[in-house]
Amino acid sequence: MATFQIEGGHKLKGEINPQGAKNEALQILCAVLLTPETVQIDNIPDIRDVNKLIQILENLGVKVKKLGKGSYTFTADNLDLNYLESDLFKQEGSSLRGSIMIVGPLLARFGKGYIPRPGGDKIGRRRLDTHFEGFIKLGADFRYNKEEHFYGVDAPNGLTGTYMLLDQASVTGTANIVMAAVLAKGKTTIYNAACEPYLQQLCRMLNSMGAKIEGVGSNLLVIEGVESLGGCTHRVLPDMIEIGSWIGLAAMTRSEITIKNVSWENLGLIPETFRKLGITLDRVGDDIHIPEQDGYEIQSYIDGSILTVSDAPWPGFTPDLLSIVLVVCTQAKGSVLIHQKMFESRLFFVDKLIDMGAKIILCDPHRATVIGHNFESDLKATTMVSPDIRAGISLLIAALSATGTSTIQNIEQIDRGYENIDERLRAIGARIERIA
Ligand SMILES: CC(=O)N[C@H]1[C@@H](OP(=O)(O)OP(=O)(O)OC[C@H]2O[C@@H](n3ccc(=O)[nH]c3=O)[C@H](O)[C@@H]2O)O[C@H](CO)[C@@H](O)[C@@H]1O
Ligand SMILES: C=C(OP(=O)(O)O)C(=O)O
Repeated sequence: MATFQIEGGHKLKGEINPQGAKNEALQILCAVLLTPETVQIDNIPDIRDVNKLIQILENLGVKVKKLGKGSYTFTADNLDLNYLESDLFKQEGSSLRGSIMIVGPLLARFGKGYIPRPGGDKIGRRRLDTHFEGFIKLGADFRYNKEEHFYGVDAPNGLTGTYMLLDQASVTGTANIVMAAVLAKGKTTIYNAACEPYLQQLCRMLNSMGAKIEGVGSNLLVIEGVESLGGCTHRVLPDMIEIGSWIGLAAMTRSEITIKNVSWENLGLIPETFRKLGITLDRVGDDIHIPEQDGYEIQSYIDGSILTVSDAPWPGFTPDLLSIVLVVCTQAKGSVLIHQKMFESRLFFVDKLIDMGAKIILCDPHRATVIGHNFESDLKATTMVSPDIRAGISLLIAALSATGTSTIQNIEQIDRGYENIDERLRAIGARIERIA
């Protein structure tokens, strides 16, 4: 278990280039399985989860060539599907969430897709029903081995398009079903589809490979199946969750930071949500400039009642930034209710912040009230364990703003989604060391 040691209380200054989006990259990488032709992907982040998925693709027989930083080609022309039944796959496939999205493409192209229960953050129940209900509607046979937690779908005679109304707008579920439907016979209509920028990007990539998807960006996708797909070149968008994390970091350390090339049109409610916390952020071309601010005051609603920040499927506010919003609020002027509607165990990390002196009431597993210090009292350094990726980065932000030296253990959780975070933080003046 590696550890970060952080000397807090120092202002940071400089420019940050956001990495490519983790959750988009995981979808896009799975889509290379849909064609025997070569696919080039640029701006792939160098993070644990993505590298693990690339390893799984290689073990499946995909030819992977690195062209330069973040740029790869993938050729899935000669796959070894026996790997899907190996012990190695049971171990590798269960180590991240994104691996679930190999099932749709394999089912569509080869008539079978298997997966052990995927990993990812331990942030509450993470069911896969939406994925498999979708495959079943497309004509697949489903089986589940309860002892081994192993899921399987088979469609030896191919898939057939149909109408489906998803039980929830699942991000990876929609991606999986879309990747199956593009090669199904006839028309598939998916209503209550998730439409995060990750999915919009996936659909654009698939259309450039020859798929026929309409409704991209909405919750109603209409897909006309095609016989086969070809190669393409695709560039992954900047990571909106990383961008939000940098905004939170700048505010809480009262630092001037410029986040370069953020793709503003794909940030949805993220800038406005941070503005509601009183944080100034300016659009300069396609950059976000956050000036040094002595403090920030949380806005109330028009009727004077306390602000609630809650998550919702896109275009709502992403659940992956709520932990970061919460930590930022511990030093705001004013109070806020954080309502994490989607996940059941994502707010428990507030105990660590309370240890550091933050004023937080965990009302129930989904809701926490934060009463900001307005920088009248600093958080105190402490030793903590990173429970999940976003709690991890939130604790790191807290440690960078705190007085004294903090230790964060289990930083593999942070490395899952943040590229080279310690080096990039040091480049803007942070005092952070990685201890193996
Ligand atoms: C690899 C990847 O891409 N992971 C992301 C993906 O996970 P993932 O695709 O696993 O998450 P889902 O969208 O399936 O669902 C997330 C949670 O929200 C609940 N839910 C979802 C939709 C809905 O309309 N109502 C509802 O309550 C689900 O029951 C589940 O508990 O999307 C999540 C939700 O944005 C993000 O947190 C994850 O970072
Ligand atoms: C929950 C997350 O990731 P995953 O779905 O990969 O666990 C996240 O990125 O915040």
